Amino acid sequence: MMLEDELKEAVLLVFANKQDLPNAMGVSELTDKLGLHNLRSRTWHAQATCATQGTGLYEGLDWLSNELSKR
Ligand SMILES: Nc1nc2c(ncn2[C@@H]2O[C@H](COP(=O)(O)OP(=O)(O)OP(=O)(O)O)[C@@H](O)[C@H]2O)c(=O)[nH]1
Repeated sequence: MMLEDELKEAVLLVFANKQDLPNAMGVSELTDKLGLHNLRSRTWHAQATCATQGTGLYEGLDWLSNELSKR
């Protein structure tokens, strides 16, 4: 979907959530499974988070805010 021409200006933020749980998929595995490295002409970021503790949420949103402010 991100390769659609209509989304060429879009930025993608992926939260790899539930990192406090032992079986949670890590960022690198999630990145591989989603094929994010294949999105060469797109801007994306995968962020480890734990929503229940708030960990990583601001880091991800800061990245998004910075990217959007460049446009
Ligand atoms: N341990 C843990 N639980 C979480 C985390 N984030 C959400 N949850 C819990 O996961 C459950 C489902 O949360 P929802 O907000 O309903 O998310 P959902 O996308 O509808 O469902 P899931 O796909 O199961 O996450 C709730 O009990 C949340 O408290 C997290 O980072 N760690």
